[in-house]
Amino acid sequence: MVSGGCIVGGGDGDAAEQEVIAAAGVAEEEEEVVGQAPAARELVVGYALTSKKAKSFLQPKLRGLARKKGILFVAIDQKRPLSDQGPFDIVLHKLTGREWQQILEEYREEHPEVTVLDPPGAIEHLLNRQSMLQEVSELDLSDCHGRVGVPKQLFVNTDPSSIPAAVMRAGLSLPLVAKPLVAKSHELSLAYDQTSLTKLEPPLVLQEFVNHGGVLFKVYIVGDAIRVVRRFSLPNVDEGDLSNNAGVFRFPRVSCASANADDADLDPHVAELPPRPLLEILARELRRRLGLRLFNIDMIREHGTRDRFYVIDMNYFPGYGKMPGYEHVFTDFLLSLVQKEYKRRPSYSSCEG
Ligand SMILES: Nc1ncnc2c1ncn2[C@@H]1O[C@H](COP(=O)(O)OP(=O)(O)OP(=O)(O)O)[C@@H](O)[C@H]1O
Ligand SMILES: O=P(O)(O)O[C@H]1[C@H](O)[C@@H](O)[C@H](OP(=O)(O)O)[C@@H](OP(=O)(O)O)[C@H]1O
Ligand SMILES: [Mg+2]
Ligand SMILES: [Mg+2]
Repeated sequence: MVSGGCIVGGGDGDAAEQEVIAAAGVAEEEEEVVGQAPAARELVVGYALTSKKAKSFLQPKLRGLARKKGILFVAIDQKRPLSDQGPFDIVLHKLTGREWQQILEEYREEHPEVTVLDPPGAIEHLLNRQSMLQEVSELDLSDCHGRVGVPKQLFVNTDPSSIPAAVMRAGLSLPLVAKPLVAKSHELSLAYDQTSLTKLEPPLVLQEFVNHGGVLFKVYIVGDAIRVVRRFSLPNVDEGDLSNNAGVFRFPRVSCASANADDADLDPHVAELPPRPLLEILARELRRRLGLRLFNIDMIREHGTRDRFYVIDMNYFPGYGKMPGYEHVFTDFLLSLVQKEYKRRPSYSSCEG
């Protein structure tokens, strides 16, 4: 953990970064010997990300600004014990699998001084589309400058031939969006009629399609910071579409393919962002209830209403590289974590007096 003073600039590239960490270790030992105030050193952030994610997240503009602010990103080698690496102040990760979860849990126990973003147990909630929106549905945000809910949905893990009856019993209306239970799978489809429901492949979550004028709000959360962007989304479905269409329409990775709609010439009723106070309360409550600091919320406004919103998806450690100004938001967030930690330390309090 950063032990005092300001935070200064660091190395360039992964190999160089590892060297800087070693140098920082030596400097610390020397400080203890002479008993002086600890010298400034870098904030070391270990990251365990897929190469695709590392590329989209660790863009040169983030690395560059981080370096200026004294933050060093160091790749974690998954083949070596975590405790032999670093030492880290913060660990950022987005890898799945039981084995990795276990490694992180053990590391958290052994190294309570390291901030792991985020705890694997908390992330688990968002990895499954059945549990993902549970907290949102339990929130009562009826008097917060708008209403936020979850579309009616049903978890299905039965023989596909029994899906139409299950849908009827649950009172869901067509069309339905069929989403694989596992959130990392993005093979979504839209089912227009009863018969096509039998062609779906459980386990999945069926969600009522909510008309929203073809615009979606991506609400990015980074600790206490919130940023919202507009994205193009699926167009409204009307009665005519329902009677003229049958079957299952697949739309894999639709949200990735859809362009940013912030500069588009949109109907202002559709484009108006959700009210800030509503987003503040929603983000605060979800952060607290889920125990997460890095996630996003996909929100839509029911077409024809001003204040009726639905959360349709949440993602852990989403594509922050697409969030405008993410390099500033993220570096400020990382620094704020160590500042909070530093203030909690007893040695700090005694110096204060
Ligand atoms: N209930 C719904 N009503 C209307 N449109 C929906 C609904 N659910 C999903 N969509 C549309 O389908 C898209 C993909 O759905 P969703 O966000 O659940 O999938 P995803 O693959 O998890 O996306 P991401 O890439 O954000 O993780 C949404 O961005 C939206 O355009
Ligand atoms: O920022 P939004 O539009 O929400 O989309 C993200 C998805 O939700 C994430 O699941 C993607 O991350 P992974 O590829 O690590 O799952 C993430 O991939 P990226 O970080 O490589 O861009 C994005 O596709
Ligand atoms: Mg989504
Ligand atoms: Mg998602």
